[in-house]
Amino acid sequence: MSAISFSSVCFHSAHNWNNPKEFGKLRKQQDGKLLVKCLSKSGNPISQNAVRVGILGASGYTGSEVIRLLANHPQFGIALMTADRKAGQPISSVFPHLSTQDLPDLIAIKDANFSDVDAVFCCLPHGTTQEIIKGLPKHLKIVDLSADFRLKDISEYEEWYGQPHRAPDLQKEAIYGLTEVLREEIKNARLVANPGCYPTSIQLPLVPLIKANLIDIKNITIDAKSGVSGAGRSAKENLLFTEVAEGLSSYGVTRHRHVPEIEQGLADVASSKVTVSFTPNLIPMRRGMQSNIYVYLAPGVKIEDLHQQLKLAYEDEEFVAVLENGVIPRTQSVQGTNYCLINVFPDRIPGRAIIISVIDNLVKGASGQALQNLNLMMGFPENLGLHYLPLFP
Ligand SMILES: NC(=O)C1=CN([C@@H]2O[C@H](COP(=O)(O)OP(=O)(O)OC[C@H]3O[C@@H](n4cnc5c(N)ncnc54)[C@H](OP(=O)(O)O)[C@@H]3O)[C@@H](O)[C@H]2O)C=CC1
Ligand SMILES: CC(=O)N[C@@H](CCC(=O)OP(=O)(O)O)C(=O)O
Repeated sequence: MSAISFSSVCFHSAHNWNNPKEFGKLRKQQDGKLLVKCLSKSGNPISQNAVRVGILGASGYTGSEVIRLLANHPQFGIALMTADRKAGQPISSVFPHLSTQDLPDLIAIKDANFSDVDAVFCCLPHGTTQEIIKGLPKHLKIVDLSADFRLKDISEYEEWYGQPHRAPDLQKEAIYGLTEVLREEIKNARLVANPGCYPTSIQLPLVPLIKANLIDIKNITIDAKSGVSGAGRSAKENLLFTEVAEGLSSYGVTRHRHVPEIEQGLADVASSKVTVSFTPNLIPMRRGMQSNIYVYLAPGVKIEDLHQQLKLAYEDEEFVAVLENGVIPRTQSVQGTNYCLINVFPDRIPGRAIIISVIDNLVKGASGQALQNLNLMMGFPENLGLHYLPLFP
């Protein structure tokens, strides 16, 4: 786990320069990718010094996104990957775009040996995750991407998720993983409940404004749009191309399960109850999310105060940017990246403002923020492995 110079170690290790496979490895070493491989004793692609990471649910969208991000991570190596129906398959048959990577085959969780694993990303459906995490060895650091440990009040979990909480003791230990807001708590956590994608895009702009008492906390309306990958990879009729293409559909109207998560996070900073009206919409794109948030200004507050407060709150943050006055955040600008772009606009109606926030649901809304959190939990700089710019245009 120490920060050794990979290139110097690598070029001191023995290589057969005439073997095309070895040469291939060396060529790839130029970008750092396979340097870990030449450090290994056994042919396992993980350096002795790497943090050994497991990905539970590696055959899903967020799991495969963790794999993509870890390809550029200098300290984490992938030790095991699990799947359910796809257990037993190589990752290349599930995700051909990953066939260039040297990765372990997918196995069932029951067959996984965690004794030499340091940390796991848990990329499993909510509902099943509590039981699975309950059964994991206690030495593991865990970042759970599901919703299973996000709500502190387990009766609220039961109300919104329709089933009793199955690991109430673990719930007490879980830290909510909105990195920019709870960084210090996350550093010392063993179990982090990574936020949902909508709650991330909504809380990042609202937390600083509520903290500074700049908006009315009883009058917040959110209209949000998500790309289809937000719903996961398993087949569902409403997610067929013919159902999703060339249209927009609202869902979960008045009762989406992210409402209590958003209200919980905002109430924590307001120190009183906050209510939001939230409507999510599915739009025909693969990834990306935009939240348009309509707020009333507190008495005496001007629109410039909101912009200034957001700028101030995020001036030292790498992954949250407040755009210049008048510039509209676009989902294209964050695709494939861990960034959240925010801006605030005066409404035509006096006393009101419109906030626009964009993220990539699979990165800042899931696997990117999860990696940011695991970096912190393992004592590394939180931006390791997260230096991706968007593809543009
Ligand atoms: N997609 C997104 O944008 C976001 C997702 N999340 C949350 O992250 C989690 C993962 O989401 P996502 O990757 O989209 O989901 P997917 O449906 O794409 O992937 C789910 C993964 O879990 C495995 N799995 C399913 N059921 C079981 C089970 N009973 N036991 C063990 N493994 C199982 C699947 O294996 P197999 O393929 O073999 O069936 C697959 O690897 C979810 O809780 C989701 O709500 C959070 C934020 C954003
Ligand atoms: C488009 C779509 O269906 N999106 C998902 C949210 C994805 C996310 O953040 O979810 P979790 O809370 O499950 O982790 C939904 O609305 O349920």
